[in-house]
Amino acid sequence: MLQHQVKNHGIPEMKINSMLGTAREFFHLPDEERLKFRSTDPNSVIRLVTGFQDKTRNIFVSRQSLKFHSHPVEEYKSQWPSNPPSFRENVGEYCASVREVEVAILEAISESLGLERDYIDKILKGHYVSINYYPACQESELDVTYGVRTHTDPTIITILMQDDVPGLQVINDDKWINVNPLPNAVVVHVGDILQALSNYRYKSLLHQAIVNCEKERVSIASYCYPSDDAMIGPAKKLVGKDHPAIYKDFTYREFHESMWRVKCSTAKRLDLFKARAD
Ligand SMILES: O=C(O)CCC(=O)C(=O)O
Ligand SMILES: [Fe+2]
Repeated sequence: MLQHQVKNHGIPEMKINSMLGTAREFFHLPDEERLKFRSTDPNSVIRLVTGFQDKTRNIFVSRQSLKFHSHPVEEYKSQWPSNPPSFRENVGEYCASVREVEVAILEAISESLGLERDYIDKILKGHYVSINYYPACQESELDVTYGVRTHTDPTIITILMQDDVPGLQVINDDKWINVNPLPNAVVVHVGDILQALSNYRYKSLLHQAIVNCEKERVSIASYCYPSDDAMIGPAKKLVGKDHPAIYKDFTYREFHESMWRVKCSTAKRLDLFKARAD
C-alpha cells in the first residue's frame, strides 16, 4: 500500500464539512489576522507558512498552511486561532475523530506486518495538523506556480482530507497520477517512519500538489508521528537472514533534527540512516 482513499472511515460528514469550512474561513481572514501566526521556528506549537519563491528552481510555491500540534486536543486548543470563532470547536472535533481512524489504521498495519496489534500505537505520540490553502492562480503563472513541491512526509502515516478541487498527485511507475477527490474519503499516505520501521515493506509515497486557475483548494493533512525517544529502526521481527536490516536503529529526535539540518531531497532523507552505505 502506498496510498489509499478510504471511505466509511467513521468521521461524520458534518465534521468534515465544518472542518473544511472553518479552514476556508481562516484563510479568508484579513492578512493581519492570519499573519499573527507566522513563524519560521519549526518547533513552535503553531505556525503559519506563506507562499514563497524557490530561487534554485525559479518556481513559486503557492501553498499557505497553518501547522499546529493537535493531540491531545485539550493541551493545545488554547493556542489555536480564536478567529473564526468556530475554529477551536470544529478543528478539535475533527482531530479527535481523525485520531480514532489513525489508531485503527495503525493497528491494521501492525497486524499486516505480523507485529503485535499495538506495536505502532506504543510509539505513537503526536498528531500534527497542516491546514493547506492553495489560492486560485492566474493562467499566465501556471508554468511557474506549484502548490507543494514533490516530497515524502516525515510521518508514520498521513491522513489527508481534500475538498472537491483536484490537485494532489502521486507517483506511480514513474508517472504522476491525479488523486481526484472522492466525497468524504480520506487519503492515507505511508510516511518515511513507516518505511524504516517496516524494513521497507511499506514505502513512503512521493507526492505533490498542483494549483488550479479556477478555484482555490483546501486540504487538511493529519501527520501522525512517534515520540522523540521512540526507536524507529526496523522492527526486530522483520529482520532476519533473508531480510537484512535496511536501516539502523535511530530515534525520532535524531530523524527530526537531521531533517532540518541536512538539505537534501525528502526522498533521500532516510538514506542517512541506512544500515550499510551502498
Ligand atoms: O494538499 C495536498 O493534497 C497535499 C498536502 C501535503 O502533501 C502535505 O500537507 O504534506
Ligand atoms: Fe505531504
